[in-house]
Amino acid sequence: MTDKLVALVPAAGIGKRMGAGKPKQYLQLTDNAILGETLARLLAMEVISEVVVALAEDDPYFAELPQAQHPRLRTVIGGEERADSVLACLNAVNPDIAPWVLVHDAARPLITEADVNQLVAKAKAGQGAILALPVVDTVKWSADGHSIEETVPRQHLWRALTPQCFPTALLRQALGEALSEGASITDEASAVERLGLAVTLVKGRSDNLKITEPADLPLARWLLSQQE
Ligand SMILES: Nc1ccn([C@@H]2O[C@H](COP(=O)(O)OP(=O)(O)OP(=O)(O)O)[C@@H](O)[C@H]2O)c(=O)n1
Ligand SMILES: C[C@](O)(CO)[C@H](O)COP(=O)(O)O
Repeated sequence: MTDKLVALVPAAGIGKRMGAGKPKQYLQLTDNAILGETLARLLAMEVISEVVVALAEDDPYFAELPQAQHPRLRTVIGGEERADSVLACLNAVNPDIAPWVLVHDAARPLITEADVNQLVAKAKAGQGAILALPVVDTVKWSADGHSIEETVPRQHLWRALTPQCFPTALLRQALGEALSEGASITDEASAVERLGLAVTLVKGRSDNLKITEPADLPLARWLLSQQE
């Protein structure tokens, strides 16, 4: 029997940078909200057996999504930061039944099955992997956000995307330790890196956008129309 791969979706953020009247994951993308589109894609993937979604405690919107009652979907209450929400999802997964998890932002609805399959294969060949993209722009360092201190060589720089795929028990240990030590953790790999383990970079697609600011929403709709 193939091991179960569970997708964990942190969706408990408030979308401050989007500045909409509701958390950005509930903004309309197509005929579905951003989170609904992300969940529909993950649930349709062969490799994913179950999806665990972290929601804000008083979330009034989730129940309205077409995927809300899906039999292979469970919800948990998220936390203060993204990493707390991911840990809440992890605590709902039995590592003996699902030895590997895939963490994916609710705000990245353009994820493709081909990218997920490539990521999972590379992750399982080692200790975990993430989708990422090499930095293509010239990079500047500024202390005050106004003037440039220096130009940073970009040769070794990558932008981390999601999904990120790790052994369930390892990721729970890594995130638990990092959070209890007060580390700032903005993705799963950074928690695993702290343990001195090698995480594999898998080149992803540039349209795997994290919808963050208002201009990202029409861009995501257009990218979606190009994928279909
Ligand atoms: N306490 C939090 C914070 C974020 N997230 C989720 O983590 C993902 C990536 O975070 P981001 O895109 O930064 O979303 P927000 O935190 O909502 O945005 P902002 O930083 O602008 O408030 C999102 O799917 C978001 O819902 C979460 O589950 N729990
Ligand atoms: C995990 C992530 O999507 C990788 O790019 C990102 O770090 C999460 O975004 P946040 O703004 O730091 O929550």
